Amino acid sequence: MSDAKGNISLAIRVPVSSQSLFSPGGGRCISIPRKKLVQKIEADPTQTRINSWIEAMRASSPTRTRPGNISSLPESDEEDEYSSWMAQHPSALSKFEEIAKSSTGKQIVMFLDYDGTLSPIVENPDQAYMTDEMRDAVKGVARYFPTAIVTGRCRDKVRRFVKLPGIYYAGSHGMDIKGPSKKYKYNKNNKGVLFQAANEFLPMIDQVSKCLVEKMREVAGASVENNKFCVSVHYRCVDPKDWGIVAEYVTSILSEYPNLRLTQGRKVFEIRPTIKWDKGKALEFLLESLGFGHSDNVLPIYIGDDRTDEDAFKVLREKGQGFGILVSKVPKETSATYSLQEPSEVGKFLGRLVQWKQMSLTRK
Ligand SMILES: O=P(O)(O)OC[C@H]1O[C@H](O[C@H]2O[C@H](CO)[C@@H](O)[C@H](O)[C@H]2O)[C@H](O)[C@@H](O)[C@@H]1O
Repeated sequence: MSDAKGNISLAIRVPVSSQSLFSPGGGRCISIPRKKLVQKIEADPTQTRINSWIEAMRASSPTRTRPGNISSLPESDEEDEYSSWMAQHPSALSKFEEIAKSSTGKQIVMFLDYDGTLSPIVENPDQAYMTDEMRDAVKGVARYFPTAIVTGRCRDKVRRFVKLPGIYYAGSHGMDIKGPSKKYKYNKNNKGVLFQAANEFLPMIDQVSKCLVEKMREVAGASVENNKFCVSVHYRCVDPKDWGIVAEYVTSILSEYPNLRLTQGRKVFEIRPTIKWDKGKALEFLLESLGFGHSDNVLPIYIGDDRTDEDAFKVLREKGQGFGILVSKVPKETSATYSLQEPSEVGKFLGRLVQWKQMSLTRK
């Protein structure tokens, strides 16, 4: 479908009837008072279910930086673990020449996650600003290569953080994509892209978001972020002794919504539609939109720090095309090829790419 401005709008058909898109409670927020919830947790003698959530919550954002003394491993074992991980996922900065060489004769297409990649992780999600240096680096990259920001955030919100024209913004984990205007130098046939994969879920997401806001008021430090096609429940500032309450509320509310699923990011629960769409699908969609759907002349590079970015790393690995770069200071299971330690290194990598491109153009 295309609108008056020529934007292409696609809707993914999901196998659910519109009736089942609403909660059986007719949209009322389940009313479990906190006291009852605590009793429920305490009444479970093994607390297996909730403990496994708390375990996952702890693992969702490890704080250990370099080989150090926080884990239970002896220091030398940790160093071995780190070195062997780095051998498998070398620094994209130290392997820069190798990466640049592999792009010979190919168009680099750059995919960038936002939080933890372009901006540092901070306590208040509304203040996760990127630095001006980072903005310049992204602007530089976008001058030479088609560039997309792929994020769990709401598209408009990330656009306000990044503040750059001429790039693609894929919000809500890729479920909401908008491309640059019609005049786009990398795609002569560009008609402007607007892709929304989960429109039918909007009322339900809104409903669940309101309900979560109501319940999270009872947990000090918890906050809810409505990301349009998905919702984030943040527990970074919640006392760990209350994590069980957060998990219990979130899972109880979600049990009322069989068409929504729960995933975890860095000290955050992510609630999203059960449709088969993720950052990997968004990457494929964008390559296709740029005319590289079946092309060998393209080198997609995806940089991200979170579990949701693994879907994109996996697509690249399976395609045997381009590569993923994981931003992490600690060894993590990943399908990425290379690693960078933190957003400042991402900025350096983008800067080197721009310099290298400028040099190769002057040599011509
Ligand atoms: O796909 P991303 O761009 O990485 O977005 C994933 C989530 O990022 C944000 O939360 C994370 O960053 C916050 C700010 O630094 C931090 O406080 C929080 O603990 C992190 O989980 C964002 O607020 C979420 O909505 C995104 O889903």
